[in-house]
Amino acid sequence: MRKILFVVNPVAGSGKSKTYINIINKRMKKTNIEFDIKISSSIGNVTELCKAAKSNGYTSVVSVGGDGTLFEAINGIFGENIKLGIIGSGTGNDFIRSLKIPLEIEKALDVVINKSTKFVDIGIVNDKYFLNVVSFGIDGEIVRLTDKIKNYIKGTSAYITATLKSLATYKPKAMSIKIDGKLLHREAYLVAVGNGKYFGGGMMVLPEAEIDDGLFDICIVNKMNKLKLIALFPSIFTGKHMSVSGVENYRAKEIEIRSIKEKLVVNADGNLIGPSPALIKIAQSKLEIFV
Ligand SMILES: Nc1ncnc2c1ncn2[C@@H]1O[C@H](COP(=O)(O)OP(=O)(O)OP(=O)(O)O)[C@@H](O)[C@H]1O
Repeated sequence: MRKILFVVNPVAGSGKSKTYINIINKRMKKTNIEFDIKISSSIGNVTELCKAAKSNGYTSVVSVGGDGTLFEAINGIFGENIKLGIIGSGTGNDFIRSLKIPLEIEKALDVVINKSTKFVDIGIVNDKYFLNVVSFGIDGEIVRLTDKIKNYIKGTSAYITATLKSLATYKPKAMSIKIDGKLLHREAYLVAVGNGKYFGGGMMVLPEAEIDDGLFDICIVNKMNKLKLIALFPSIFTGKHMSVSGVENYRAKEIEIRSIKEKLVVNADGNLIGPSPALIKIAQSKLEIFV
């Protein structure tokens, strides 16, 4: 017997998730599936609601929000034999781009109702699970600046302003990067390690990444002159950056990243989860997702 818990993050997508509550209610009442809708009350509450799902008899949890909501949801359900549904109502919705889950609410609900699933890899970074991309460097600075700028400029403009400012001022950082035991020393603007292809609201940072191949793809953007870096930036949206000199790519199961001089913020699925170092591994089991 199916029993689904919809967990809605009311602030995701600047409040878009809230407008989905009635639609979910109406559509689900037309099925014979038992369901509940819960609204998260604060940062961290999505994880708490999801952690209680198994003991409350739910067989599936549906994350209604963006990548941050998903990140919290998997940290509540992974390992509990609960299936995950995704209704993307965030700002970036980067993870679902790799899975081709529809963004339209009606179609996304059909995906959950129709029951077809796929097993995907889960990454572990330090003590957290992640689904999509862990990164270090300039993107963490962009997230930090965007949050600051959001207080006086709204939406995409805040993100673009933060990106331009970071591109102009950010200095590459000395790091040691261990990739399946092989040690590299680099001065880099960015290291991205992931399962999914997209981050930062549609940038195809890892164009060859496969969500279920048991491996991470890795992209390192090394020190280069600022003009070249600024020229490189738009090519990340199409994945063409991978063929530019100074950009390296690898595929591996275990990665350890240490910054040499200063602590770097670890960005896991768009959430700044604490300072480096970071040990990143693939989890032993996979997560079942409605697709
Ligand atoms: N009730 C709440 N109040 C404030 N923050 C919340 C609440 N519930 C969840 N959150 C936090 O909201 C943050 C933003 O959510 P989310 O990332 O899903 O939306 P988004 O930023 O619009 O989308 P995306 O990450 O896809 O761009 C998450 O990090 C989550 O921890």
